[in-house]
Amino acid sequence: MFSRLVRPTMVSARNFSTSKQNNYKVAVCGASGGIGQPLSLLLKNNPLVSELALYDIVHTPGVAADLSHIETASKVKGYNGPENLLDALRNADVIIIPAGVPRKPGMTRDDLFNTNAGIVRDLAKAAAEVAPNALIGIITNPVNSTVPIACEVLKQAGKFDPNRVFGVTSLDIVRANTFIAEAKGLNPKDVNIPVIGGHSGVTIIPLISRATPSVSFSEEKLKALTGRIQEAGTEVVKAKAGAGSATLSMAYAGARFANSLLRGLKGESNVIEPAYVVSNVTEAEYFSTPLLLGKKGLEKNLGLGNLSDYEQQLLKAAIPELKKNINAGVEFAKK
Ligand SMILES: NC(=O)c1ccc[n+]([C@@H]2O[C@H](COP(=O)([O-])OP(=O)(O)OC[C@H]3O[C@@H](n4cnc5c(N)ncnc54)[C@H](O)[C@@H]3O)[C@@H](O)[C@H]2O)c1
Ligand SMILES: O=C(O)C[C@H](O)C(=O)O
Repeated sequence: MFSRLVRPTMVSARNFSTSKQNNYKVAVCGASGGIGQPLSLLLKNNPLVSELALYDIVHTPGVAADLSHIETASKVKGYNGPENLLDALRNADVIIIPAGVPRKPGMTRDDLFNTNAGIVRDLAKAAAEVAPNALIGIITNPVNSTVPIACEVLKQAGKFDPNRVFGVTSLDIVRANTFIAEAKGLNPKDVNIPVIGGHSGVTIIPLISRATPSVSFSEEKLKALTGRIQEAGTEVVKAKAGAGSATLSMAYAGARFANSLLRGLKGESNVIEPAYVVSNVTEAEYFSTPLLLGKKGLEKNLGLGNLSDYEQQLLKAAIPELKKNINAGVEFAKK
């Protein structure tokens, strides 16, 4: 039976702990962007982070100067432009990547491939060179393809460890928890909905049958909620009307994910977080399921667990799309 997701404990605003175990360097690539800035703010407030390296091709001196005035112990440094990329990533324990363009209304995540594939490839190359032991969390879309790209690049460099590369799907869980809590009048903090698969449309598979606490819906409502979770990114893209996609909720979800990686590194037990990783639980070479995290990253894949008939159908629909997305990433990395 697979366990509930463990929520990261909220970090207190002032925590000056500097014990050895809390000394982690976290690098954010794309740190000046819509996600990068609030994500970096949340990381500046995380007592497990001792060094925060902010990399982008623009504006990092300003973002770093601003964040550096916050009264937490971590040191913040901005690294601007490709000539400073290696220094930004050198010996990082965790690298979080939200670099790249977001969607505008009418676009799919795959429409971002041409621009974002090369960005992730170059960042992964740099990570292979100067931070081969880092845990890498990829936010850049299309996640279903950018994670395979990063993995292929690391393989080419002889630095690949499948337990260290993660596609960040936490926002899908955050949304599912919120929407189901709303529908049942619950406090979202008490709700856990596993979401598996990938991170786009039909590849997002909410497992409402395994909700904690257990909930039930009519077939019609279940389909509507599932559809809303699958298309929640598009809901935000439409509402922002050309000004980008989810940034603040993604920063929250990215900070939650980074915190789980750090808690695992620190040796905390029972840290469980879903992510899109190299996987053999389905026919797709990459798949998101709840993972047990530890000192070396992914310690144990907790697998699919039991699916309802409806969720089996969702899985069936997801696999061909996932395979296509994965193949696109692998082929790109070969060029
Ligand atoms: N995984 C998810 O759940 C999820 C959620 C929301 C958004 N996203 C994705 O995250 C990405 C970023 O979204 P955003 O809203 O922050 O976009 P944004 O345009 O606001 O910010 C992107 C940042 O990346 C920087 N950048 C561009 N090329 C770079 C490079 N080569 N190296 C380093 N930095 C570079 C830009 O300068 C910019 O500051 C998009 O691809 C978006 O689709 C993913
Ligand atoms: O929808 C997008 O393009 C951004 C992100 O993947 C999201 O789910 O919000």
